[in-house]
Amino acid sequence: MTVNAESSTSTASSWRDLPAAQQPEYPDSEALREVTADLAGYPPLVFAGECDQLRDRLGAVARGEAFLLQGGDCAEAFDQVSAEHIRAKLKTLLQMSAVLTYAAAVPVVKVGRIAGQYSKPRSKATEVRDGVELPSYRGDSVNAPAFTAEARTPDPERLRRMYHSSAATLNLVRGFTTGGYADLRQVHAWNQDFVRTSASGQRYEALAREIDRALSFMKACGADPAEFHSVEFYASHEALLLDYEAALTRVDSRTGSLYDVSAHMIWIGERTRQLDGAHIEFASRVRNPVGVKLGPTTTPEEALAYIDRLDPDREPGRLTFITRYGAGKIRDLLPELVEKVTASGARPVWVCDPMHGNTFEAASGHKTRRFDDVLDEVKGFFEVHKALGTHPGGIHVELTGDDVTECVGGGDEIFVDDLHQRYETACDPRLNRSQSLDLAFLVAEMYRDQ
Ligand SMILES: O=C[C@H](O)[C@H](O)COP(=O)(O)O
Ligand SMILES: C=C(OP(=O)(O)O)C(=O)O
Repeated sequence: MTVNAESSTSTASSWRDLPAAQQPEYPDSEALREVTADLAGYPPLVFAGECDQLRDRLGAVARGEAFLLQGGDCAEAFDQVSAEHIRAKLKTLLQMSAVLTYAAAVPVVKVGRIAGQYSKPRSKATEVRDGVELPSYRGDSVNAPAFTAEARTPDPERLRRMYHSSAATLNLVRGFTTGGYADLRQVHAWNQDFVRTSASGQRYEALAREIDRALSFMKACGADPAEFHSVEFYASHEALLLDYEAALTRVDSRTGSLYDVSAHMIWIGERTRQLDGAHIEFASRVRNPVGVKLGPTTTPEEALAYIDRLDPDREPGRLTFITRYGAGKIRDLLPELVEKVTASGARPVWVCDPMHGNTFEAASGHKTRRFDDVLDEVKGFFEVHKALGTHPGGIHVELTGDDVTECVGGGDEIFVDDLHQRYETACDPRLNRSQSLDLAFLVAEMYRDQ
């Protein structure tokens, strides 16, 4: 702690005086106090300097010099913290990034929805089955999915598991990204299990051969920079559970500023972005790069108010607006927002989340999304930015490296009748690996055409 510690501590807890939406109702507040006191003493999961570095990288995105790829699970689950699952997700993001970097010739800032994405806001506080009403499942950090009173009761001990699961995941991600696995010469290896079974895998393989040739050429010319041998990869999640995020908020000894050291980047969700609420207040107090999800009801005035609250110094890279309008609305609603924000002189990073505005329930009862709607929203996003001369800064997607059947469509088409085969998400439907690669190729084309 520094000399500023006392005032920083009160700054860090200013959110406590405000209404906080979507918080679990813990039956035992003393147990919550004990867990958060312990968490406050645990080592940070990320270093504040890394958050600054990501802010710089996002600054390049805001200036139109780079593209953000942010993706990962809708909800991570404790029982999926395994080398296999983490590697599959990372591999998918690395492949998407290789496609975007090579095919669109743009530096890609890679940020996972990973190592902390354990909490979910819900539309309804309770769920009713056969006349029985229980609290909704809110992610593994809060309760368990099984439909029993015991499983659905919020348990603060789960926050401790969230911390340890995040630490284990981040540790392996750091190992993979700096220890050789993410070396660009591995572009084929990431695809090995995939190339024979999927059209997108084959398309990727052709691109990987071109990358190989380019690498050999550069090496022959004497260029073999360190950037080819490891990647910068950052972790992000929705800052939903403020007791957890506050316990992981520390004063940076270098600068005296507060950082939420649970992740490099945090975002505030569509359901918790009230301007007079606790989440925006919390985000305004930390120096991490922050995102705000903006749905179709967002007014330009609200967007300008977020800028004043979260980015008063107009620092490129500090604030990311993640729009999630739905394919049917983006072309009508986004232009006015971007126009007014741009006219104000602010330069947030503009990112498209083409998932959350395009969810519907199939006749089978599965929540799903059509790949074509996802694609159409991204297209609309590019069209709007092209028309206004602003930078389409990136995409934010829910995806997995596993061959799940949760979203319909894509090159290796999933039909509505296939959904039951591998529907494994803990909450919302994710793109599988093939659909994710399809999306990367199509986004690269859109970016090039821009
Ligand atoms: O991921 C986003 C939300 O948590 C999710 O869409 C909420 O889902 P629900 O409408 O089923 O509660
Ligand atoms: C809940 C999420 O999204 P939104 O806040 O946009 O609904 C999410 O990204 O997990």
